[in-house]
Amino acid sequence: MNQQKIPATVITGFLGAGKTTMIRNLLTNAGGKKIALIINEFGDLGVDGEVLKGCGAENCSEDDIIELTNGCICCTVADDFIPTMTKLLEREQRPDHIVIETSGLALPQPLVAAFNWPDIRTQVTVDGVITVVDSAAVAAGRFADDHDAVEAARSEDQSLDHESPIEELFEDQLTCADLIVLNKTDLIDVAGLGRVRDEVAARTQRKPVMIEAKNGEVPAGILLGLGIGTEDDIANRKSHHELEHEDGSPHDHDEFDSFVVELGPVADPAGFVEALKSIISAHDVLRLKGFVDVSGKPMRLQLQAVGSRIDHYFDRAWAPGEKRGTRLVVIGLHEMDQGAVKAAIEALA
Ligand SMILES: Nc1nc2c(ncn2[C@@H]2O[C@H](COP(=O)(O)OP(=O)(O)OP(=O)(O)O)[C@@H](O)[C@H]2O)c(=O)[nH]1
Repeated sequence: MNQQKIPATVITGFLGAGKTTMIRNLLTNAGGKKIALIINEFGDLGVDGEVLKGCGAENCSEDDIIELTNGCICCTVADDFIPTMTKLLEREQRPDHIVIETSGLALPQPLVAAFNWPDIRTQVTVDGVITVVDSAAVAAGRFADDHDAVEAARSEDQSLDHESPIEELFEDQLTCADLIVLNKTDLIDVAGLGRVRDEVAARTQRKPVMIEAKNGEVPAGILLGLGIGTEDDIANRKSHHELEHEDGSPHDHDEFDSFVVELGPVADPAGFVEALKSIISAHDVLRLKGFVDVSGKPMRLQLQAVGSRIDHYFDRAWAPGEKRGTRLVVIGLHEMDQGAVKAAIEALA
């Protein structure tokens, strides 16, 4: 690997696996390394950017955090990622390391391929692709296909060329990995973790190293400096989409949808969270996150749901002059009844 090139680490993993949490942790233990962050999320609310800017790490100032908001990074590589990268490389003070967080629905393959573009290739190399896995979700069978349901859907619609979109994406993200972080080990026991290891290993032909973590606590020395140069090995990491559409027909995210719900103040946050759990379960919402305006409280409540597991905590005071409000982004499969979910949430405030 050419030592002059700036190393870039790609961090991927399904919705809510713990990517942002791991990056936040990384920023606080990366020593003197100046890090630039490029982050991309699915849904129009910019929650990850807020969380990362709020961590105040000296080696990564607000200026060094760039949000790509025009859709999933894998589909906007040419229009969004390449120009952003070019601008970053033109800066007088170049970073020591670049970290890219993909959206939870992104295929990492097109992003890695972009590092072979002439202007990028001479200046940057992919240090490694790190795939974060929600071990508890794997243990609960969330990525295991319901094969009967898939077959039933296929027999009704012969044009379906996909297995379950969630299962495929999960496998594509694993297939691209140089390092797999089995995160959320606090939520499962040792035997469960053994089964998760076996399942993850069975879903990729490659044999990337797997490590375990809770709350994304992995030393920077392990995450940064893998020195792989992954862009030279993309031929071995093809996604389902690439294997099925050798003609280069575009990938899309039609199987998934997101929308934002805006509400007024919430008087009873505990009751609100319990009611949200029921809505999430009833409608198979995959991910819900955002901020809640709790009546009479000077602090903003951050809310993070992955399936029906909800974390919530007061993250910072509402700033003077800042418009208070409850804003949540909801992500689910395309079939999710958006109108019903929206109405049910709006009825809670
Ligand atoms: N119990 C537990 N919760 C975790 C762990 N890691 C992350 N979380 C929680 O899981 C939720 C999602 O974490 P994020 O870091 O936002 O996940 P993400 O992969 O960035 O999510 P998206 O960007 O939406 O795909 C948050 O509530 C985290 O606090 C862990 O190891 N254990």
